[in-house]
Amino acid sequence: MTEGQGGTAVEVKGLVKRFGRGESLITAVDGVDLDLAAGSRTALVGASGSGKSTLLHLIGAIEKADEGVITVGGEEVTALGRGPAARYRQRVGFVFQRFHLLAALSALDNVLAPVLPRKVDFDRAARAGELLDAVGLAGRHQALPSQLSGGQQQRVAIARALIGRPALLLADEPTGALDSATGEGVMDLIHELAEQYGFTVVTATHEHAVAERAERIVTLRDGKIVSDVASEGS
Ligand SMILES: Nc1ncnc2c1ncn2[C@@H]1O[C@H](COP(=O)(O)OP(=O)(O)OP(=O)(O)O)[C@@H](O)[C@H]1O
Repeated sequence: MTEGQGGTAVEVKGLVKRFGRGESLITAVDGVDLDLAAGSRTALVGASGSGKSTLLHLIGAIEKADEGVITVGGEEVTALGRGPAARYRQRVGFVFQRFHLLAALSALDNVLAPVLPRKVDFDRAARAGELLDAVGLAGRHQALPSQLSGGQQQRVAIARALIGRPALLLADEPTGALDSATGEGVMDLIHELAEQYGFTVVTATHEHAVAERAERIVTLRDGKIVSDVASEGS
């Protein structure tokens, strides 16, 4: 199998996340159970405020759950303290709606940035170059973000998310800032890379055509799973 060992399984049991207190208490994730197979490609859909981003943040250990257990590749993410959670996050790839590239750095240096302070067992520059080629940016390694289109900037962000060889990629509205054709191309690219490099993908999206590109579509409403189906495209 490829470098992400074919991706990692994700198990979510009884997950609850609340924000605020008293009258302003919101249960953003309300008793979610979800099992994702290693190497699977899942879309999370649902209206604005249904809890998609919060669920991704909990799986990625960006937020801490109030109740429930998340296990990723056999590791209990919900039990991790600050240091281990930070190390876990380094092993997860994140892609966001906004690309969050550093404006003063070239595409190549943006991709390299996450691993520069870290000890890694691969040639950083060679891998960054290979990833930029893999996302279709051969020949644009030295371009600044301002010299790239939105779709190209998101491709740089995808390469950056993959530099640490994640077994899990969490994408939060990765196509939200792109026109539909470009966005669908970006989603196809993420899934092609998942196959090539071997990682599990979970994507929050409100775009039907983007969700259909996953194998499985999980719908949230008010923090609860209300539907879980194979996509028609799969
Ligand atoms: N940091 C926070 N503080 C307070 N409330 C929050 C916070 N983050 C999320 N929420 C609330 O939790 C609920 C779920 O939000 P979440 O962002 O997960 O939904 P979403 O489905 O991703 O929405 P969207 O599609 O608009 O991004 C919403 O009611 C939101 O207002």
